Amino acid sequence: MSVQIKICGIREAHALEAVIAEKADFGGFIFHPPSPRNLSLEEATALITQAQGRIQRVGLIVNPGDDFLDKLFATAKLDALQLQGSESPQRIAEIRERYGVKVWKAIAVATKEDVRRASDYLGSADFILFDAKTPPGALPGGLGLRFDWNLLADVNLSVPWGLAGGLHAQNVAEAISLTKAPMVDVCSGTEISPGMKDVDKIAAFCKAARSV
Ligand SMILES: O=C(O)c1ccccc1N[C@@H]1O[C@H](COP(=O)(O)O)[C@@H](O)[C@H]1O
Repeated sequence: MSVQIKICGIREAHALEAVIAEKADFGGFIFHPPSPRNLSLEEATALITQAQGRIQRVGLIVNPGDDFLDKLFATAKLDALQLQGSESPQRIAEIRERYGVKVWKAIAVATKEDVRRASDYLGSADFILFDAKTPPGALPGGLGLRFDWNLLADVNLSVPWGLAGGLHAQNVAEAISLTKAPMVDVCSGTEISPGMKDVDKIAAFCKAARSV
């Protein structure tokens, strides 16, 4: 089976069309005000409706409270939530149960110990995404930073998983070959500047990921 692809940080209708045209598996929509890719509920609802039945829609959020999630799920239909903060396994189980949505847990990786932390989420998360750990005080993702892919050499999880962090068209094939990641996730590697997607970069990324 070929690698699955998620293009994250979609903000514009034409970028979403490009992602769908390239047959990416997942489109990511970010709800995190400090991010240059942050969407209002109104903007997100328009994109999420445009995407319905055409691509799986993943909402990315950091340590969300129920107030925000109640509003989000009242207006937008998401296929999965990607949690990118310090959410505990208990909190993940609670969100899954309360909103009836698949929950992905992003694990920030710099060391082998970080990779091992993924096992804490088996039984609560539906999907594990290994992403690069970012510096204290910085955004918890979307900075184009990568980690040592060799750390994933013996990953063997009972849930699906993916690789993110600093991927782009020029390195994604090597990343897949080395890690055997079944899914790859990219944000800044498909942009010309933070938050501005580029259709050629989206196409090049998908082509390179499928070349392995
Ligand atoms: O992209 C963001 O702005 C972002 C903000 C807060 C948390 C996560 C974010 N992005 C996630 O990080 C990965 C990797 O990004 P990149 O490819 O290194 O730029 C991205 O795919 C999102 O899942």
